[in-house]
Amino acid sequence: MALSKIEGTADEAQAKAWCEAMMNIAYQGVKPCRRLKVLINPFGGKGRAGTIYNKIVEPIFRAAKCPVDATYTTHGKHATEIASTLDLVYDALVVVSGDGLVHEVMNGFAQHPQSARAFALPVAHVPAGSANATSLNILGTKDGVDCAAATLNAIKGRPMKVDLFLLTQGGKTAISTMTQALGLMAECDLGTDGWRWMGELRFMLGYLRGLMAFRPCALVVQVKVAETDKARMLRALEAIKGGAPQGEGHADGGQGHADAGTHGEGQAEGQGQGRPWSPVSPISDAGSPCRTTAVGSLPDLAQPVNQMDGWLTFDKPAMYLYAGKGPFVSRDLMQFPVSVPDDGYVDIVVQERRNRLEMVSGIEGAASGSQFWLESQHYFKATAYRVKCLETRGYFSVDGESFPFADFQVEVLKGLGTLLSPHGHYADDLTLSKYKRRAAASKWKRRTKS
Ligand SMILES: Nc1ncnc2c1ncn2[C@@H]1O[C@H](COP(=O)(O)OP(=O)(O)OP(=O)(O)O)[C@@H](O)[C@H]1O
Repeated sequence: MALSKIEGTADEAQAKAWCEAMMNIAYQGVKPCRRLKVLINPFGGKGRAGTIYNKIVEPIFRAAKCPVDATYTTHGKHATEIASTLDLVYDALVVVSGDGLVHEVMNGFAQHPQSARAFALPVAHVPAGSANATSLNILGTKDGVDCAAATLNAIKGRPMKVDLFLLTQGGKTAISTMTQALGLMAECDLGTDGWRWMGELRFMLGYLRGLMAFRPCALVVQVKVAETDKARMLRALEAIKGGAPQGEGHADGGQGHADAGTHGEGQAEGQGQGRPWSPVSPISDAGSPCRTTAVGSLPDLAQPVNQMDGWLTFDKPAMYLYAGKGPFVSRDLMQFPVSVPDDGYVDIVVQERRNRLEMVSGIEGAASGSQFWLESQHYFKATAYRVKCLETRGYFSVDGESFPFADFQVEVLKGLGTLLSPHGHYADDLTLSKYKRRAAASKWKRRTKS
């Protein structure tokens, strides 16, 4: 980071006023010198999080005079343990890791005795894992892999509300922060864990390996659907981005939210204590990844949903199901190009099983979201969905973490999470590649007409 020295003559009052003006320009209403809790996962990605922290992140925090309390995670789920008992005195929690630690932190918040206050604590992600989708979505594909840019976001970003997902499986619940995947896409993540040393390349190699095998993903998906028309989804996204950016019309109003002091100050009235959902007794199965104490509003999984009640059933042969939020799941794949941080919907993609050629040709343009327009790629916006697995073995990935391969359901917890963001919306989406989008949209219309 370059430091500049400016020389001149001024009296003390003028110098003080000048310094204040400079700080206002630099921080634009954000509170300087945030007090930060930092979690570093030395195991994530290529195992470089410690080096990244020491060489890039910590010196920037020091220069910005941020008081930092840093902890290196020593085992899986350590971040959940820390977040579940965190003293809520910090202005933000920073994770130097992959997406797995963001997932663990949010699950820790769900178990916190003051979980609503914990969820209002803004989280910032410094990319030191494999996919780093959280950072890509917040900062874009260029800055999203730049640890210095991500560190500056921790110092100066504004709180942005994001939807989280409540996953119910086998009577247990967990928070998902990003994605749920079954079939090919789960296999190219969880099935390549031993290739961590490759970084994000492992996902592409896993995808190609999966295409060779071309295993079907036998499932029935039921969706509480809000939108199925792709062109309308895109128009809705454009309307949101064309209007007031979320950051401006947001709870923080661009000022006064967590930045005004500790994170608790900006939260909704009456949510300062306790949980934002009805509490149940803690589930004590320590071996299960589903251990939060939340319950949702959906009927029990065993209970059939009413077909007349806005639920849609998809049971065609599929290659994969990918559901979640945030345009990018890795730099190579913009899987949810029309997703919005806090619209209250989960974006669901079911890739119908066609032929290998179609799947291979879809790779080109996957990074700019053009797969969205594939006729074989069914895209739903929904408030909830449930999946019945028709096989007994397979991969089920939740935010890149391995979960039991069994029936599950997901519902949206609107705006429950808080991330720091410089933009107030996802940095990149389909609206940014307009030319490609128009070409693909007209192709899609021609296809669906014929
Ligand atoms: N000290 C540790 N030793 C072993 N595992 C750890 C340790 N600290 C955290 N973990 C585990 O590391 C796993 C991977 O973490 P992380 O998400 O940060 O990296 P990644 O999977 O490479 O990146 P991404 O999720 O972006 O693909 C998590 O399941 C977490 O529980």
